[in-house]
Amino acid sequence: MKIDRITLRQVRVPLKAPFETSFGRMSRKDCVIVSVYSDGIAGYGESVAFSHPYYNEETTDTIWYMLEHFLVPALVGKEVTSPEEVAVLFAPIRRNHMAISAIETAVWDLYAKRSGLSLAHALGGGKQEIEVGVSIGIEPTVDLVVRNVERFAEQGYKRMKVKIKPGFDIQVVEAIRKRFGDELPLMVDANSAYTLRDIPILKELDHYNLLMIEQPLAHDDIIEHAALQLEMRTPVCLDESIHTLADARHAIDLGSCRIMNIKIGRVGGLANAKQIHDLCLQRGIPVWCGGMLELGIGRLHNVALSSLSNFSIPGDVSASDRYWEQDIVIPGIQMVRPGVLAVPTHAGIGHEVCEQTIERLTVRKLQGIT
Ligand SMILES: O=C(O)CCC(=O)C1=CC=C[C@@H](O)[C@@H]1C(=O)O
Ligand SMILES: [Mg+2]
Repeated sequence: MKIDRITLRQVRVPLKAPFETSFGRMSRKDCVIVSVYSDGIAGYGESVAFSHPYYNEETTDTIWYMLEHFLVPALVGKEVTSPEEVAVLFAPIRRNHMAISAIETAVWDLYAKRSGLSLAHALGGGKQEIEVGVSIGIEPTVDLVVRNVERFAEQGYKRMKVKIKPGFDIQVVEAIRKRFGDELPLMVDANSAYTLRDIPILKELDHYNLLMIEQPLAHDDIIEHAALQLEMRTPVCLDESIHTLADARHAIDLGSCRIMNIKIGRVGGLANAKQIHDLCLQRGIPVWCGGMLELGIGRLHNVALSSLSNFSIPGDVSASDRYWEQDIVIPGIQMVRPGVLAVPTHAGIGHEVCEQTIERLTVRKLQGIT
């Protein structure tokens, strides 16, 4: 298929409620919607970076810059036979994974639509439904976190993840265990807020039957995580530290984690995400799909990826109403049963993209680049 033209639109959407992690508080999401056209059919991608560089080094502005000056010019007018070629085309570019992913995922959607395949099938995913979890931010009090856990448990989410930071950790898990018992599937995410000096506190978490602790140490570390995993019973899961297939292999070889979080944007697109999934499957490391507060397009890419077999732990792939009053896909993503999302069977991402809503939310635009 020939890529005839590409449109970029930056949208700005308020969150229903602010979301706080150890690195800061967010109350809106800015992202770039990439539309890639071939013979009048559109494929859609969505950038997942935030407007600040506190999760990783990319921002909505760096993504726009990379797309406008490097990625769109390299792809537009090209003949593409399979979406895997896009990752190869952009392989010489250092990092900027979230920018690459925004356009690579659009080509996957386009390819799947043109082939009459659901995106899940195009990726080789076999599940018809996926179980989903939810990520719960830091609040001014422990009691407010407990109330949020209660609200999401009532909605049926299959796994609760709570954000922790030094001084807001043990008391949070203790209060949740006290209120809901030991059976509630519970994990914590520290977003790199601890160091090896905190080993005594981190080892205390071993008493709370947690599914895992996500990214306790530095965002760029796999060595100290291996040392920590030797000291802790709770499985360590890596998020920020894994950018490439080689990172994943090194982390597994070193014993830095027993579980891996795969975020499509962080690893530069669906082809890389699938390769990391396959490696983890081979090496006996279960994976789950991380979230970046995506709108519907990014969320549907996550659903499709989660249909691969080794996504055996419910991911942060919540329904649209977790963050948004109104989503940019129709219908919005809703549970078919408590804690379960259906993997779409229609071609591509499988839901219609609401152009009108996107236009209303657009704050910057480059239309029809040829
Ligand atoms: O999309 C979601 O619901 C997951 C949100 C979430 O937990 C995260 C998003 C982005 C950065 C972090 O705060 C965190 C994560 O690290 O997984
Ligand atoms: Mg995380």
